[in-house]
Amino acid sequence: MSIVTVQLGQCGNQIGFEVFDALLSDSHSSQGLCSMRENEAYQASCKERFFSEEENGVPIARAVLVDMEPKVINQMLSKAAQSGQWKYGQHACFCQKQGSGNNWAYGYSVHGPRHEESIMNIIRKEVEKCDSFSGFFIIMSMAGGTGSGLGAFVTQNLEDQYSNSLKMNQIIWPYGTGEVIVQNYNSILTLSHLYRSSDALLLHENDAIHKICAKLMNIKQISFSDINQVLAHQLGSVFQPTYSAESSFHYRRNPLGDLMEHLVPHPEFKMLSVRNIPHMSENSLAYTTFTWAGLLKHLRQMLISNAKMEEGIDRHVWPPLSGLPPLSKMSLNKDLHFNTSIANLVILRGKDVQSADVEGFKDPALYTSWLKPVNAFNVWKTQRAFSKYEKSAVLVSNSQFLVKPLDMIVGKAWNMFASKAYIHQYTKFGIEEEDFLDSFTSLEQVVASYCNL
Ligand SMILES: Nc1nc2c(ncn2[C@@H]2O[C@H](COP(=O)(O)OP(=O)(O)OP(=O)(O)O)[C@@H](O)[C@H]2O)c(=O)[nH]1
Repeated sequence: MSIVTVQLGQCGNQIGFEVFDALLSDSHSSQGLCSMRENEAYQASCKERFFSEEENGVPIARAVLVDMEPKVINQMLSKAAQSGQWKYGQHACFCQKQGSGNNWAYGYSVHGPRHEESIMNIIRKEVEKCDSFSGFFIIMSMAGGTGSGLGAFVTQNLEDQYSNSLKMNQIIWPYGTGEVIVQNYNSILTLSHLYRSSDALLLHENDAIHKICAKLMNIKQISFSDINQVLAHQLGSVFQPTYSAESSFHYRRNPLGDLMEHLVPHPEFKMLSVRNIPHMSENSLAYTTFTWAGLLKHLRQMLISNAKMEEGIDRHVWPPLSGLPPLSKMSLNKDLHFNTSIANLVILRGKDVQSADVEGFKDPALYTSWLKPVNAFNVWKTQRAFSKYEKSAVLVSNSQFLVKPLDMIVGKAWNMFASKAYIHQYTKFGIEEEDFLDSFTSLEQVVASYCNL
């Protein structure tokens, strides 16, 4: 089944490009460590998911590019064409001359309704090209104006027009230091709207990926391109084909459906994170060997201590004793030491994958009391190696990982709102104080629900 990716705004378009590039490079990599037949099946499955029919032998991304300024889209079109490996469709873009000036209300209430028909038409044509359609993957930031405001508007339209298809939003959480004064307003409006219209929100924090680039990849001057490559690697390791069951050699057919079934058991909980291991520069990789036991031990500790990378994990965080609530459950003011999960999916790729033991993830203490590990934990194993790693593991998790940052963003936005700062910039485009209040209420509810796990 196929996924249609919708790339919105500068951030969404730049990340989208890296994702398609990573998917295609991996599927053509000579380091897959598997038989030719298996590799061909893997390539065919990746193509069915993310690329439509070829034009002169070049695969075309199943993507729609939307921005209110032409610059980034033009850059991405030519980068893809220059790769010689894949390209974007000729009629897959929609752009205008003027962005949203970091104003969510402008993206949502002005650009959205004004360009609704044209954008939805391009998306419909892309969906019609799929023989069998799995759903939408929507990439955007939550701090700007176009990706966040127009992205929320488009997602709502997709929910209205394709209510039976799945929608997963990939959202970029802004740097904590604050690049834009109103980023907290834009963020709460985005998250509260998407919580209503999307099936799952896959969240990546720019600060966390930045640290991975600095500490694990040893990059000195970190650019968005470096950050996006790390992100694309993480997403690729989730979305590339995986076997449908242990020991079977058939790839899963419904990528979004399977992810959602395992990871979103209740509509009140739809925030997902991705952690993967190993991550390192090519130079270090040449001198390192990995064992499944070592990788999985680290990944589990990253999960329970809520670390985004394997360096600097807090090794003193332990699961609570069965029957006793962890301290963190009692109050947000106490340090959130232990990260309780609703659902975890571990995806393992590479050599000797059948021997990997995932028992450590089946401990009931890792999960909320109302779900048994047998329902809350899943593992997908695939012999074919991913990217340049002989063995790699990725954990997609629905857990308390974002409770603190979310609570902080809601608090900061509330403080600004209480003094009515910058509100006029929103009300002048039709977003009323009432809309802000609704957003605060719904996100406070999300924070409370995750806190009570
Ligand atoms: N990871 C990552 N973050 C980005 C990138 N580009 C922008 N951002 C982040 O996205 C947020 C700003 O959103 P943009 O996507 O630039 O804005 P936009 O959606 O185009 O909206 P307008 O500029 O208001 O039209 C900030 O938090 C940036 O840190 C990127 O390529 N990668």
